[in-house]
Amino acid sequence: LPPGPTPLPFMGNTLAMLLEKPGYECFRRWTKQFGGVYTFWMGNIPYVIIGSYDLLKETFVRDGDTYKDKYPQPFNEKLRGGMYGIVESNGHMWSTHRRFALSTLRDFGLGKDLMQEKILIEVEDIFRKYDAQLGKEQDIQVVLNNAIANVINQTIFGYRFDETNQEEFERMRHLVEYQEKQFATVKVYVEAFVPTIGKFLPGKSLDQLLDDWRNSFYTFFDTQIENHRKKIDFDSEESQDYAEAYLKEQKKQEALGEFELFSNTQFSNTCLDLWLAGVSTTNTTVNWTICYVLNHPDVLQKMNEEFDQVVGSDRLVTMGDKNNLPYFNAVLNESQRCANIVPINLFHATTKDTVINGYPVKKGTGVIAQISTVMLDEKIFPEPYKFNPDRFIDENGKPIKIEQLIPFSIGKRQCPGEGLARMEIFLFLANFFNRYKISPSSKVFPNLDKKDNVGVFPKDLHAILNRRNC
Ligand code: HEM
Repeated sequence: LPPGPTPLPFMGNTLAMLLEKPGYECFRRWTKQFGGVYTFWMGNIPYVIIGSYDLLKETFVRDGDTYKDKYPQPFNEKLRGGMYGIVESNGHMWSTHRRFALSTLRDFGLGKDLMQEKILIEVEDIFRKYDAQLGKEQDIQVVLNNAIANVINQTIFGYRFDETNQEEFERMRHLVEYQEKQFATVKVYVEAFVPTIGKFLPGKSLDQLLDDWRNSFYTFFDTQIENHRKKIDFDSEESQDYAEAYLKEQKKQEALGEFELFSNTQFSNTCLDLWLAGVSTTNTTVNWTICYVLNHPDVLQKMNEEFDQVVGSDRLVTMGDKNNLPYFNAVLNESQRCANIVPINLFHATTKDTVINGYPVKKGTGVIAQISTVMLDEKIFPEPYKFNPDRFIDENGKPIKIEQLIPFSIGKRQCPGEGLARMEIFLFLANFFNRYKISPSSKVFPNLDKKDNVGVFPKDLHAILNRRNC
């Protein structure tokens, strides 16, 4: 294996991630010390880390099939009942369901006006809620969170969380937060990767946490799936949502004698993936962007000037405005880069014996695309910790594309929700910033500190909103 930091007995290099929060610092340090490829030990399992963009292209992109498997993690299999879903499955199961998710998202209007229409309904709902509290201190996150959950739930199960079912939304919000907070503690982290030591640390065990959480989440999915099963019209050509499309495909497969590929277990696990991956990441990104902008009043002012010039009123901003808002797009790019919400990225495995940068690596070895190191590479992004949207704009105000900006990862597993996430981030934030004058809360200024947990979730975000254009 390629040389890397010296592992401790039992713990490997796990402690470095915990001591140098938010988690990506040690990888940056090791990339400087060992180069773009080195070995990192999580407990007693070695992972080859690829932390340079050129090597990621050479491996994850040009030789994508070799890097497309996931490394099986016992806690994940326990949660899911095996390697099910999209995020944690491999082989034919994975490729079939990734393709199915992508084509179903396309059928529901991704890349067309239909998805934009759905998101703009949420934007108007956000306006109604914020407008009702103008001039007062309000919780910015919860309203946006509701809207982002609505987009996903509408896509998967065909309905929104409005005033008639707020309790259900609160339950789901709590479950997503539970995952972000309870699973991001040192105890859980050590227990997941070094169970021999982690189980002796004080606090609720990983098993207990997983049980509580999985039961609540899967009960929600199973109920939705059953409701769909009761009312589905198998003869209708168009499906209203992902669940309906799945049930029709399941029936088709069963008629061909195939009962495993579109099983019920696979169904609820795919729902889990789309729900969690779709809500938590987008939400975190949107909230970090607001935090970064509020901490940089000069950026807010430049953004407002651009909105005044290009939009000039409080009409809805649409995807049609995107190309005319280069500075705002630069702010979104820079926010995704600085937020850097996936400090370690997901754990892949090689599908065959291979050679990485001259080192022979056996089939089934853990391998990680270290995207956060790439996005903090000072050769590409000078002064990498400085929030500076201007790095994405040339002297004529035209956008600069920097290919090393890879928050959605790279290769065969690159995020399939990227198109949807980009559309949501643009529409929610463009409309938010264009409509409101935002004054930070008098009590808690939006905090950019990422050192609380293992993970990079933003703190509470309260602010006072007033209209800009009236
Ligand atoms: C800002 C928002 C988002 C970010 C930053 C993000 C980032 C990522 C990253 C880094 C991965 C891991 C890729 C790898 O294994 O190398 C991933 C995978 C995934 N994401 Fe996203 N994501 C976002 C939004 C979404 C949305 C909206 C959805 C669903 C609609 C989604 C669904 C998934 C799924 C299903 C996978 C697993 C793909 C696979 O293993 O083939 N994500 N995402």
